[in-house]
Amino acid sequence: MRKILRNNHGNMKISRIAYPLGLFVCLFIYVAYVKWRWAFASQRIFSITETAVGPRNQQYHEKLVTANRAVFYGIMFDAGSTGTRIHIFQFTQSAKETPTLTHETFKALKPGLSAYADDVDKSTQGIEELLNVAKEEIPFDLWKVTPLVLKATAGLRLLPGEKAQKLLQKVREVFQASPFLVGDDCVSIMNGTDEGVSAWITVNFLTGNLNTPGKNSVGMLDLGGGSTQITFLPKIEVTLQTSPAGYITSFQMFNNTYKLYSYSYLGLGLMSARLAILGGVEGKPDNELVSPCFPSSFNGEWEHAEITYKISGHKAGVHLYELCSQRVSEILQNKVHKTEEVKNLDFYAFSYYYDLAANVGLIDKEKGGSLTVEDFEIAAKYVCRTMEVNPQKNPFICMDLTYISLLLQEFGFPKTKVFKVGICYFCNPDNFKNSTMILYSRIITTIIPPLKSST
Ligand SMILES: O=c1[nH]cnc2c1ncn2[C@@H]1O[C@H](COP(=O)(O)OP(=O)(O)O)[C@@H](O)[C@H]1O
Ligand SMILES: [Ca+2]
Repeated sequence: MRKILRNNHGNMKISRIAYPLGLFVCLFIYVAYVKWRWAFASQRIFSITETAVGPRNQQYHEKLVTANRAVFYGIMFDAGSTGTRIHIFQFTQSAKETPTLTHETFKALKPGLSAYADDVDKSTQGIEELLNVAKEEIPFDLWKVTPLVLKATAGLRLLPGEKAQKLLQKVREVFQASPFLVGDDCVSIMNGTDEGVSAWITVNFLTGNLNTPGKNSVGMLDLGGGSTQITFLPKIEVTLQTSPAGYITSFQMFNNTYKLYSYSYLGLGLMSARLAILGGVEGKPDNELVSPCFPSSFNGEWEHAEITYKISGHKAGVHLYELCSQRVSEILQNKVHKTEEVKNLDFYAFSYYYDLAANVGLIDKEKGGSLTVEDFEIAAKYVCRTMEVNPQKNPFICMDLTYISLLLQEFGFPKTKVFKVGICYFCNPDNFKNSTMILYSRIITTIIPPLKSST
């Protein structure tokens, strides 16, 4: 469990230049709100300056009211395949001005919701625990006007429909019994394209590419636990013409029509890929999963979605990298659509791309950085080849790095291709972290209604 937090005086714990960025993002959110007329910030929410508050935020709220500023909240649950996270957003608004994001509370619980597929009653405890965080953070009198939504991603997409619906229904019941504002569609599975597109909007907004004529957009790569997304704005017609059905999505924003290439590969998130590489089956603990990606003497256990798998290395543990990459290539064979155009566009990579690169020191944990596909490959080769004599704390590191390097090549990226990982280069390198990107992506996710897809 982790809690990223910020003080109680309206300062998000993102760095100084990122803060004004937040204001811009909020302006964007507001325009999006007006444009799509979504119920997130209803009239009621914008006129709550006079309401009384609970003890916890009393002081801050009084300050705001004195300054004639309204404060309102939104609660978003991100039900990812590896964990459930609550984001409590606090916005403030001066009279007739646009609202600004002034505070965020974040808490995450593991495992993800899908781990409770066979015992849905067990899922409620974690949800209630996270809702209690919201009750502590949000003044009592604002509870009933605070919208509450949950968006589930790959974990629930991977479950049989009936099991996923049962879980969603359980969460819906917990939400409906809560004091917050819930609609009929407060709990849903987000489709993979919307997940990719909302992250693309976020990164391009934060990098200043949206609404700046002549500025090129950047592509977005997200590697989650259960699925992975690639999204970019094609500049050449041939990409639009030759992409398979379901890969091109059109949507309108700021009076522009965007035709994006966006695809979410279900089952190719890092944790799902690990299981596939090991030859295991989701939900079924086999006797023992043996892999050439572990050192020959390795024996251990791996917990994935509430199931503990026995894992071990191949007895003839030589040429670990070669054997491991062969196995990973088998898993990736004919799964991923390649485009020529990705070679020529700038890309930002997030989530496990960031985690892995930071773990092996390819980038600075705090600052992020730039690296090439080859950097991942060299790190994979080094780790795999030295693992026999120099065992790693994380036994999956050879497999994960090999997977990332081959996945990127399957997308069509040459080995020399440079990526920006979890950091914003248009501004001070200290300012744009993986978590900042994810934060805004979550906000935008709650605001954008399902995007219309077309090919
Ligand atoms: O709020 C967040 N802050 C930072 N990283 C996050 C946050 N939410 C998810 N992640 C990253 O997402 C990855 C896990 O993906 P997730 O569990 O969301 O799977 P999914 O997207 O395939 O459903 C990890 O790399 C984790 O660090
Ligand atoms: Ca995710």
